[in-house]
Amino acid sequence: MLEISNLIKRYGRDEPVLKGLDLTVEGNSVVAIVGASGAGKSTMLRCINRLVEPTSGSIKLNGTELVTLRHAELRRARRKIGMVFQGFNLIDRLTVMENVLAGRLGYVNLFQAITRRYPASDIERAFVLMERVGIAHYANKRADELSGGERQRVGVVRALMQEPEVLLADEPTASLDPRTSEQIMVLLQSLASELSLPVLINIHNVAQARTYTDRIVGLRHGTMIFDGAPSDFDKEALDAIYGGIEAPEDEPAPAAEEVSDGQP
Ligand SMILES: Nc1ncnc2c1ncn2[C@@H]1O[C@H](COP(=O)(O)OP(=O)(O)OP(=O)(O)O)[C@@H](O)[C@H]1O
Repeated sequence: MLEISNLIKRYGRDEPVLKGLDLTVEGNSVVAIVGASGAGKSTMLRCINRLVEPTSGSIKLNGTELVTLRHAELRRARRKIGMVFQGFNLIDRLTVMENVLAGRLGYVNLFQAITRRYPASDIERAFVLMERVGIAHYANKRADELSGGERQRVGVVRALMQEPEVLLADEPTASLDPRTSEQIMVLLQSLASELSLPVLINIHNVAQARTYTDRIVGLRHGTMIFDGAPSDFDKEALDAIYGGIEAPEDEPAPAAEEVSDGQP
């Protein structure tokens, strides 16, 4: 379980970007974080894995306070936080398998990491997960030979290799075509349920948030102004979050059952 309480983030002397957020997310819940550009979505995700230092507040992952951790303790806690990125963040010249195994870097020693000698159990787990998301046959291909959707599946598997207790996805579908992004959303939804993993997804596409998540959290200027079921995310909520700021992408998404996650 992820418990965020009174999270405040201020960059320098500017007005806070996050103004006292409270959010609790249980295992296997998929939560969309929506909001206009600059609302604080990325800052919130980055505070959770401490890529950004929270100014104050508390973030607990399964009871462990993350905000005060330092050095080795912080490194250990970060293993438990998987991250999926808009631009995939793969190493192009490495194979799919090598990219996937990079998810174990926090667990192996320096010698193993440098020589890329991962334990057999890691390689086995990599194959199981790659099979699950439909990329096992690409194991020895270079990452830059894959399509965007395939690359994002590599990104998802790499994050899962960490054996995370929470998965954070920062605009995971923004670089993908509509059909492929829907497949990635279905995949994240299925994995959350199969692995009992809470998943937080920053997303601009409101239609996809409505269709493929269990809960929508809406931010405006660093304040949570909506927290509810996708079915309750109506025009009023949309106006409150985006009104006067920008028009969100709101193409209708197909019914969830029409899109598979790419698995046979
Ligand atoms: N490193 C930084 N230093 C100073 N200000 C920052 C920094 N990172 C973000 N900000 C500011 O914090 C605010 C929130 O940014 P953030 O990236 O969290 O928003 P966002 O909702 O994720 O936006 P987008 O949808 O465009 O990614 C913005 O006003 C941004 O300019």
